[in-house]
Parts: sequence; C-alpha cells; structure tokens
Amino acid sequence: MRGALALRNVTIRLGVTTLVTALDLTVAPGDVATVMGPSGSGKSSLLAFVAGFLDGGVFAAEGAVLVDGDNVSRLPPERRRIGLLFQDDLLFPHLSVGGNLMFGLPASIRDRTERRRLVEAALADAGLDGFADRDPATLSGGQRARAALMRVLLSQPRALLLDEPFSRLDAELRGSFRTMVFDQARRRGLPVLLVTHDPQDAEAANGRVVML
Ligand SMILES: Nc1ncnc2c1ncn2[C@@H]1O[C@H](COP(=O)(O)OP(=O)(O)OP(=O)(O)O)[C@@H](O)[C@H]1O
Repeated sequence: MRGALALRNVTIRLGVTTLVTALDLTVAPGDVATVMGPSGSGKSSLLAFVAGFLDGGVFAAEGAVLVDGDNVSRLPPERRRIGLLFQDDLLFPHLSVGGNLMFGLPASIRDRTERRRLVEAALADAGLDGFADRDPATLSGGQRARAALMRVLLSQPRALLLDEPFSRLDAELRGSFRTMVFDQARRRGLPVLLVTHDPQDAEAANGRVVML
C-alpha cells in the first residue's frame, strides 16, 4: 500500500522466549496501530526492530519492514526515514528550542533562510510562536513534548514510532498532545506504530491493536 508501514512475518526471540511471533501488520498512511502488552513482553524491542537498532547480539529476529513499499530491513536506522518519539522528549539541553528543531532538519536542506523558515513554521504549527530562542529547560512538559514532536516531523520521516510518548504528561495534557500527534500524522499521511499501556490511547487511535 502506498505510504504504508508494513511488517511481514516478524518474529523476535530472546533466548528461548519468543516475544513476537510471525507478526503481519499493515498501517495505512495517517492510521495509528497500537502495541500493548505487559512489561517485558517485547513492545520496545518490536519498535527497535522496525527502526533498525534491535541488538543482534541479544535478540534473534527475522521478517521484513516495508516503508512506502520499500523493503528497509537491511538499511541502517538513519536511512530508513522512520521517526521516533519516546517517553522522554530527549531535547538537547545545550541548544535553544529553535536549535533543537533545526537539528531535526535533513542536512540536504542547506539554505539557512529556508531552514529558519521551516523551523519557524513548525513552531507556529505547534503553538510555540516566539519560542525559538528559549532554553528547553524553561518550557512546560506539554510545550517540550510539542517541540520534540516537531523536531521529529522536521526530519521528514515516512513513518512514526511512538514509545509511551504521553505517559509523562498529566491527564489533560495527555489527551491534547495525543490529539495533536494523531492530527499531524493524519495531515502528513504518516503511518504510526504506538506503544502504550493506556487503553485510552488505543481507543483514541481507533486502529489495529497488537497484543504481545
Ligand atoms: N539489551 C538487552 N539485553 C538483554 N535483555 C534485554 C535487553 N533489552 C531488553 N531485554 C529483555 O527483553 C524483553 C523485552 O523487553 P522490552 O523492553 O521490549 O519490553 P516492553 O514490553 O517494552 O516492556 P516495558 O513495558 O516495561 O517497557 C524483556 O524481558 C527485557 O528484559
């Protein structure tokens, strides 16, 4: 499917334990599939496999990852063009908010004016007008989360992997940030794989639920 993220026959083993068994999954552009399961069941390992950094010295994995029809299974993480967002926003403390977003931009966009324009537009899109020169430490949790999302989106990913991205936010922020993430994915036609413990996330995602 054009623009989709697809997993084909993915099996992940840790020693004698099989964490993921022959998983087939297609996530259409703009759709959100949810991965749930108890702690230690392999949710983060599945995302690591899709992103390309599952530790081959620890896990045995097979199967294919397709992004927009391209089999990226043999590509290193940086060439897969898969965006990742974690529970911790991982903003660089030594860079301004604008500097953090700038860091997300592909190096192939060289023109400085264009780079600045893209960052300003992303900040505005996230309701962070005028935040470019701020120190990330001065932002609220919700503002940081939005900045981190825009940094990922500026990297022009073809799919998004989210590992408990809402879990540090309080209930109200959680709902609004979730809506923002899903809206952005829909508008940009990005397939999303979301790891969560929260059934409300799965309900809001309104897509396939994979139980590990
Ligand atoms: N580097 C590693 N070396 C050895 N075992 C590991 C390593 N990373 C993860 N594991 C083990 O692999 C299993 C799956 O871990 P994983 O982090 O994928 O689970 P999870 O479902 O994401 O858990 P949680 O909900 O707690 O984040 C666990 O038993 C974990 O202890």
